[in-house]
Amino acid sequence: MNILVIGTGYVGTTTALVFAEMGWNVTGLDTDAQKIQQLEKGVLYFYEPGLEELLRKHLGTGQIRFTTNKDKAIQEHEAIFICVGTPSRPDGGADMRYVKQVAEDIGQTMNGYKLVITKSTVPVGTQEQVTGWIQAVQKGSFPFDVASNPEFLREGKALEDALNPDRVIIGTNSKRAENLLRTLYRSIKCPIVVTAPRTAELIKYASNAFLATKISYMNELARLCDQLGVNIIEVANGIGLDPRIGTSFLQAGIGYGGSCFPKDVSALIFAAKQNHIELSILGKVVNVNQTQPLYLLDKARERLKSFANKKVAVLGLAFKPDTDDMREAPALRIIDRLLSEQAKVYAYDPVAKLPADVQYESVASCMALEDAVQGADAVFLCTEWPVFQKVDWTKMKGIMNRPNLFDGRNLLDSDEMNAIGFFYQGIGYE
Ligand SMILES: NC(=O)C1=CN([C@@H]2O[C@H](COP(=O)(O)OP(=O)(O)OC[C@H]3O[C@@H](n4cnc5c(N)ncnc54)[C@H](O)[C@@H]3O)[C@@H](O)[C@H]2O)C=CC1
Ligand SMILES: O=C(O)[C@H]1O[C@H](OP(=O)(O)OP(=O)(O)OC[C@H]2O[C@@H](n3ccc(=O)[nH]c3=O)[C@H](O)[C@@H]2O)[C@H](O)[C@@H](O)[C@@H]1O
Repeated sequence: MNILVIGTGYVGTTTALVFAEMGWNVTGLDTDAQKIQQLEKGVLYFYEPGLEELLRKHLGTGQIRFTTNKDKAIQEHEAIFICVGTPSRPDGGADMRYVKQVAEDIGQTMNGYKLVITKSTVPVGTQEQVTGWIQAVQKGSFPFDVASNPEFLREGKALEDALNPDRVIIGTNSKRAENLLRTLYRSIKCPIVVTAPRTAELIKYASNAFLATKISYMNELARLCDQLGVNIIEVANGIGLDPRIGTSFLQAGIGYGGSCFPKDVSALIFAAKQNHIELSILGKVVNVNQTQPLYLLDKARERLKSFANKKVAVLGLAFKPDTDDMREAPALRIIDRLLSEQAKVYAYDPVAKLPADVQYESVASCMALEDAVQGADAVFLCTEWPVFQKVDWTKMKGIMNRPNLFDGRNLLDSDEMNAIGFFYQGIGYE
């Protein structure tokens, strides 16, 4: 069975490469000719550890190829994964225009049986919608199935997650589709859950919203820890040892960002509202997350009195380490507020770049961490890049104007930083 992956972004490129690694012949299709040209040359246009090596390997083996020719691609492949974006609409719902476009492309062009698999994160009911969109434009009566197969990979660990998933969720009522998907995933060792399409679609949103809830819970608790003089990291360790709670996603900080948690939580709240249900807990999760970067700024303002004309170094821009993805990065909320309060902002990230927006024109983007820190009145650490732990902080203190360190990811050791002579403030941790 030949596999076509439509949309060669983070998920599409990873999906294509993982299936190539499993021995399938895969084609990646995108409307963005520039992306396709780069991928064809073996160049990954985004930062994701390990992916470029695999891309080059499978361009070499001939198991992967890329194209912008959608008609030919759709006709030549039986299994078609939809991996296009589903961004937020202004009302909070998921923007389904790209998925609809792909469904119509498939419907208009198909020339035989197609298994259409939605990997994009899509609202409950999308499997039925995609079926309808295909049927509405079909030129012949070719059979097809639409299945839901949500993706759970994390950026920065995309390959590891996609090659070793915790589970594969298959949402279908068709035995033919189930059998084909079981065949496609035959070399993956993990539980395969076959369920109704609507259930599969909700499992994806429920997972992301649950993880976001864990984070906001810890972030709110961290604010109490600051008042009580209790260390949130130790609290997280203590509760995480209970397997019912688990150790992961208990890290307090300046909040979650990225292309998924904010949009998926908001899409789930929107879908609930459409169904006259209020997901009130998730409303609070969003509220805590939106105020969390400001919480660290408030702490810093207490210390500095005012940000006006202060030199502030922002270390770490990406929404998390090991990615250059700046979508909904909490560092941007911090920078926006610092700029509005007339601070002089110097930014450094090992790989990520500030968006080329007019609002960031006054920010100095530094090539070296020292350049950002030199003469600073405060450092804000916004992404927990491991390399920041290896920095010679004694040296950094020496080159700063005032040794104020606001650690938005609780990355550094507070005792060590205090011993060096920093004023150190984390989140629920000092
Ligand atoms: N980024 C992530 O870590 C994860 C994302 N997801 C979900 O996967 C989906 C895709 O996410 P990303 O890969 O981050 O998006 P992305 O924005 O990086 O990539 C989407 C790609 O689709 C292409 N595209 C749009 N319309 C097209 C069309 N009609 N035909 C062909 N290509 C088209 C775009 O040019 C782009 O390259 C979203 O629904 C997202 O929520 C799920 C799990 C993880
Ligand atoms: O649907 C998606 O796109 C993906 O969304 C997340 O993956 P991702 O956004 O790549 O990154 P995470 O590692 O989940 O981190 C998200 C945000 O939460 C923050 N976070 C994470 C963990 C934690 O304990 N505390 C915390 O603040 C991170 O800094 C980051 O800003 C999910 O973890 C994936 O399972 C899912 O497939």
